[in-house]
Amino acid sequence: MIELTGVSKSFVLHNQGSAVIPVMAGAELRVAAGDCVALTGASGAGKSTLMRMIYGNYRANAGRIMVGGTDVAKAAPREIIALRREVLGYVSQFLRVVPRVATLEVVAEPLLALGVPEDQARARAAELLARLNIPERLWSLSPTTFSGGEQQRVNIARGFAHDYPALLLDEPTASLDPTNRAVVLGLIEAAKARGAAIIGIFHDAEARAQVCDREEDVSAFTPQAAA
Ligand SMILES: Nc1ncnc2c1ncn2[C@@H]1O[C@H](COP(=O)(O)OP(=O)(O)OP(=O)(O)O)[C@@H](O)[C@H]1O
Repeated sequence: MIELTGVSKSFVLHNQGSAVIPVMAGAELRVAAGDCVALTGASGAGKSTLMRMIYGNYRANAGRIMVGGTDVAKAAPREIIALRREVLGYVSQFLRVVPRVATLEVVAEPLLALGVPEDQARARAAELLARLNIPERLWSLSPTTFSGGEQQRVNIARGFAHDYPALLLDEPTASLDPTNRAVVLGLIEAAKARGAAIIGIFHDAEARAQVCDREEDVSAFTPQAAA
């Protein structure tokens, strides 16, 4: 489902004399449907960079990044937008939303974008918010003023609203209490059971051990190590 071959990335710091910083060379990764792979490696090893390249936020300098039938490394912006709508979900660490949009709408939005009827989309959003213990009195409010953990749960509800065939999870349990952490791990397990291919960054080692089938240490792809 997700397959990376020979992926390299350098950053060019235009505001610092165009210094070139190579951060990744020859990255290889394969994640089958139903598998969860954890990206590991020390801080600065390139976990987030790799995830951002798969999501199409950073452009790879070389290599192939196949997600379903799309090569993200070469795809046009329009193809990446379609991929994100239909195939590839992403739960980032922090919620970024348009101000003044109600929480229920924020969570239902990925389904509405796919053409799911409004009542069905809202019912699914309500089910996820309830499961993630977001009190119903908050559903009509914008999540911008919510606590860190509440925002993270809204973000997770939104990321799991549609049954994406592939999912990227950046620290999905970072600011959660044990009860909600268990709910999120349950959602991840259910996504795997229905055949989602998942890549995650989990600093929570126990969570990683519970839901991930294997670990991929991205330090193996730092340019020095590859040389
Ligand atoms: N936009 C950018 N411009 C320049 N350098 C960047 C950029 N994004 C990441 N880097 C560099 O790439 C390297 C890898 O960073 P990245 O955030 O991917 O590491 P990480 O493994 O996710 O670290 P952490 O566990 O601390 O989040 C770092 O040296 C970082 O400074």
